Amino acid sequence: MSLFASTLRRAAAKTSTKAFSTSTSSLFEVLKEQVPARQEALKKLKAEHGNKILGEVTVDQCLGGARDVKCMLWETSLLDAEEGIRFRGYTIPELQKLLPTAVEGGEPLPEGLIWLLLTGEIPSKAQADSLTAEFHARSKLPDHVKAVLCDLPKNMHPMTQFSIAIMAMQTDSIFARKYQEGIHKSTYWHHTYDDMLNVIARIPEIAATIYRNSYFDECLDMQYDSSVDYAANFARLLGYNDPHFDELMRLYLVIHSDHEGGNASAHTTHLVGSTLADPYLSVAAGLNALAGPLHGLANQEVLGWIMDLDEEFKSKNLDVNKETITQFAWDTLNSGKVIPGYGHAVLRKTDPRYSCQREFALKHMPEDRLFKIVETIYQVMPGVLTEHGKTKNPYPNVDSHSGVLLHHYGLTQKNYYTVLFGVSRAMGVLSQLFWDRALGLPLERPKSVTSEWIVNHFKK
Ligand SMILES: CC(=O)SCCNC(=O)CCNC(=O)[C@H](O)C(C)(C)COP(=O)(O)OP(=O)(O)OC[C@H]1O[C@@H](n2cnc3c(N)ncnc32)[C@H](O)[C@@H]1OP(=O)(O)O
Ligand SMILES: O=C([O-])CC(=O)C(=O)O
Repeated sequence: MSLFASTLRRAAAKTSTKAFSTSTSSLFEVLKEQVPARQEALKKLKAEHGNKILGEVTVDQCLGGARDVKCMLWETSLLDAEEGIRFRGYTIPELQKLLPTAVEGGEPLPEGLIWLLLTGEIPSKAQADSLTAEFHARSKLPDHVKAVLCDLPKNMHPMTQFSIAIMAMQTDSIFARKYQEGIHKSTYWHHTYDDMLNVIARIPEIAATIYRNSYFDECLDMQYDSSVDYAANFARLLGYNDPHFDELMRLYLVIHSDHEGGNASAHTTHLVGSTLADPYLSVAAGLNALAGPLHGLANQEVLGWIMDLDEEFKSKNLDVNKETITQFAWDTLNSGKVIPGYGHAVLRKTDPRYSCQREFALKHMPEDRLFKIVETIYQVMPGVLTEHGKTKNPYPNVDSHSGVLLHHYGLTQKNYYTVLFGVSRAMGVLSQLFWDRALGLPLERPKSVTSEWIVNHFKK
């Protein structure tokens, strides 16, 4: 757990008679209790440390995408270059042990993860179930959103459709309506809370409508099942009814949710939200960032790369093995392209999200042909990229593995994969957006300079 998180916990414990939720408290009750304590803790942090230095910024960082510049508050998760992500202080293996599950010994429920991201506390199974019920109760899509989706060209990229649908749903933003009515800023978080839960509740049906409409020409007849958890219902909406796929969906939605604040989708959501644009506008902006090939879209690119590799050597009657993969990797690099699914802006070791997907594959589909190719790629690619000598991290990231798992269960439409990533990412970025408004974080506006300014600055 980060020092700041533990400071906040201690502050919460001091300022509240019942600082931690009992196993039956509702999410809103828990947060209502936490907000004043966390506001106080942030005030104290500013008073005690406000004018101290967190780091310096070099010209390289200014020109190089602000790597490692510490200039954003993000409470829900923290990334370590070697160890990978911790959600509110917990690693993925810890969450697999601690969070409530749908089946004995199974994968964690995304509802439990959302509770943790928002409150910093591991929920009871009853609390996770209460959140499942809350999402089902809030899930009804406005009719016009369905109509918009059904009218979009089927060949429009699924991420473009996703963003359009969320923008269309912005008509329902309670935050935007209340703001227009002239509410007091101390109440922003109440309306952000409602918008956040409504968006998370409704995006499975949006995402599934995009899938069914784009690939099966079915738009209106969705099989919503409120008797099961969030991920299993999402699987039903997509058209899947396999307990192992449900488990994959639970794991997938948990691990893709949050990756501290600096990644492009999180940062964009946070930036747009800082203008007091409502959660719908903010998360749609974040999804547009996720749709870039250097970010979330890399999962689509990875499966494409594997398929191209397979095709190339099949057509030459050659096996896909260490040698042929190495040759294909060099062809990719020599044609000025990146190896999708490898490298990372922060990580310097294998992404733990890759490792837990690998564990899932070893448990459920060890003989899958594409999984075996991914395993062989993992054996050779770090060596190839090290020899290439450019990337600071020659190891795989989360996107390197997700496609083959989905493909195994029949979800083979790779252009759709980033939508699944987006359903999960919305959980993380909206949880932080809730705290942005609850803590009263200001408009984000870093300083930019011209190259001329930099030259002149060093002449002085
Ligand atoms: C959910 C996620 O967003 S995870 C990331 C998903 N994206 C990918 O998998 C795409 C492939 N990977 C990459 O393009 C990069 O590693 C990124 C975008 C993820 C990180 O970028 P950076 O922080 O700039 O990486 P880094 O500092 O290591 O880059 C140095 C050089 O190595 C190159 N490099 C980095 N990764 C790779 C790679 N996988 N293949 C080939 N070259 C690479 C960069 O393009 C850069 O080249 P340049 O000097 O010619 O511009
Ligand atoms: O952290 C990053 O820059 C990219 C990433 O892995 C994510 O957003 O999940």
